[in-house]
Amino acid sequence: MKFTKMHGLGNNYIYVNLFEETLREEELADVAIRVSDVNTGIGSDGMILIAPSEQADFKMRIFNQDGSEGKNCGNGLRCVAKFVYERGLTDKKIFSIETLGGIVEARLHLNGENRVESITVDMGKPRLRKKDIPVVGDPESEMIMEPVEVDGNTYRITCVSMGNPHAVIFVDDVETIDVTNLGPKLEHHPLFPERVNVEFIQVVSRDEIIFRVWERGSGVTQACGTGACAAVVAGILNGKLNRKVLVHLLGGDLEIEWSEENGKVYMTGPATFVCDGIFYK
Ligand SMILES: N[C@@H](CCC[C@H](N)C(=O)O)C(=O)O
Repeated sequence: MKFTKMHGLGNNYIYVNLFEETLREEELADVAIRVSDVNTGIGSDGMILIAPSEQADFKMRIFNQDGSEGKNCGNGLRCVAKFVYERGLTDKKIFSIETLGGIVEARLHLNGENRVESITVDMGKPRLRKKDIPVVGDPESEMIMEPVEVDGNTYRITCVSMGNPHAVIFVDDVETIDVTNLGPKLEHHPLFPERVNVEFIQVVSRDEIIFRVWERGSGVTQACGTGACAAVVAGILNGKLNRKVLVHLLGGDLEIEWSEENGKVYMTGPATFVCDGIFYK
C-alpha cells in the first residue's frame, strides 16, 4: 500500500490516497492499528484516507491509533488540503472536504513557489447540546463547567463538538496536570457514551492559551486541531477569551477564531510532508 506520512504541528498520520489505492472497508481498522505501531509499523497517531466525495471536492476519513474511526480531524484537514493541491489533485485554492462530522471549507495560503505555507479551515459551527456531543443527561441542555469527579478530585468540564466530541478543562498550570493518568479516565467516563477527547487549558491572556490534549483512541498527541477549536469556544462561552486566540500546542501554534458574525470557527496553521513509502500489508 502506497502511503504518505504528514504532520500538522506534530500530530502525525499515515495518509492513503484512495484516488490511486484501494482498501477494503473491513480491513481499515486493522490497517490503521498496524501502520500506527511504532515498532512493527510506520509509527503514527493513526491513518487518514483521502477519497472522492459525492457531496464535496474531497472526502477525508480518520482512524485513530486504536482503529476507531473519528468523525473529524483539524490537523488532518490541513494536511489533506496541502496534499491534494501539491500532488496535483486540484488546482483550486478554496475547496470543500467532507468528513463524518460535516463538510468544511479549506483556503490555501501559498508562498512564491506555489507551495502551501498554511491553511485556513472553516470548521463550521460548534455544537453544544448534550445530545450532539454526546453526553449523558438532558439532551437539549449544554455542559458548561459541570463538575465531574475522578479519583476524588472534581474537574469543571465544558463540552463542545466540532464534529467530534471534546471535554475542556481550564487549569492554572498545564505542566502540573498528569495528562497520561487523567486523560484515559475521562475518555472512558460513563458520561461520554462515545468516549471523548480531553483538553487541559491554561489561559495566558484573553488572546492566548496553552493547550495539552489526551485524544480519544490515540492518547497524548502533540496537537489536536478540533481540540484547539473546542478549547477556544469553551473559553469564550466561559467569558475567559476574546474571539481570536493564539493556541500554543506541544507541536507549535494555531490561530483560532470564533466569528461573532456567522458563528463559524476558523483554524489557521501549517501542514508538513514527512515521507512517502510502501507499507507491506
Ligand atoms: N487529532 C485530531 C482529532 C482526531 C480524532 C479524535 N481523536 C477523535 O476520535 O475524535 C485533530 O487534529 O482534530
